[in-house]
Amino acid sequence: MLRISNLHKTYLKAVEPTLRGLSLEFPRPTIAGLLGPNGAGKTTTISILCGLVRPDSGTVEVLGADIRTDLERIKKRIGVVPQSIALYPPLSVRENLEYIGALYKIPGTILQQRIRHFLQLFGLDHTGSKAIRYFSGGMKRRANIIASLLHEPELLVLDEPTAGVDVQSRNLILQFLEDYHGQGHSIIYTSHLLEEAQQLCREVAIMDHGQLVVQGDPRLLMKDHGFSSLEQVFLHLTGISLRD
Ligand SMILES: Nc1ncnc2c1ncn2[C@@H]1O[C@H](COP(=O)(O)OP(=O)(O)OP(=O)(O)O)[C@@H](O)[C@H]1O
Repeated sequence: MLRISNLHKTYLKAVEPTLRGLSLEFPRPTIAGLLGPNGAGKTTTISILCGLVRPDSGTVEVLGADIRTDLERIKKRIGVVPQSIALYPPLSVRENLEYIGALYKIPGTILQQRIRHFLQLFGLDHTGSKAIRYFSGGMKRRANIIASLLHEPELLVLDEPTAGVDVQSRNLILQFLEDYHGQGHSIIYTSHLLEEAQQLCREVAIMDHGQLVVQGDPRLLMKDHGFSSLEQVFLHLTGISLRD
């Protein structure tokens, strides 16, 4: 599903490299968590596999295809939910989704069906013509997720999808991710909420300073390291020093 090998990235004018030979692999369809302290390189990694950032060297295979040669094909098969809200604030959620659906060239009737389905699934069917700028944080996050789903991606990549949302929205989002995976899709997500990742993820990769620290089934990692929570494993392996 995802294979990253010896990935390097130093941003223009940056003092230090962001990725320093990152290698990790999620071979099968899964719900995977990409975890790490601030600045570990999670967003950069996700941005590379979506084609938003170019690596300096290394290889990345997404759904069996190489990002260097097959990026356009990969983009059609993945959905990306960025950390920031990627919707037009003055437009309603429906207008935003119609615009995005048109970009993907989804035929009108199918697009309308999907918009109806997802608005209902994410509890936004009552929002009518209200502009996104008047949405609550949780509503914006849910709308942001729908925007990545209209073309029915095989792999959904989410950057901190539950950051800053209330318990109800988080519960709905996590239940959706479970169900989406249950329908045979893969999910890669980043989060600082380790209890959440422990419950949701079948596999996690913990990274720090642009490299892989450890990866595996969270339950096995806890067992192997003799801890009762993924957070304890994380602190044990990445240390307690601040990253700023
Ligand atoms: N466009 C950029 N130009 C220069 N440096 C960047 C750029 N994007 C990220 N960086 C730097 O790369 C490092 C890793 O950033 P990245 O956002 O990938 O980490 P992260 O693990 O997602 O962090 P966080 O948990 O804080 O979101 C940071 O030091 C950041 O300042």
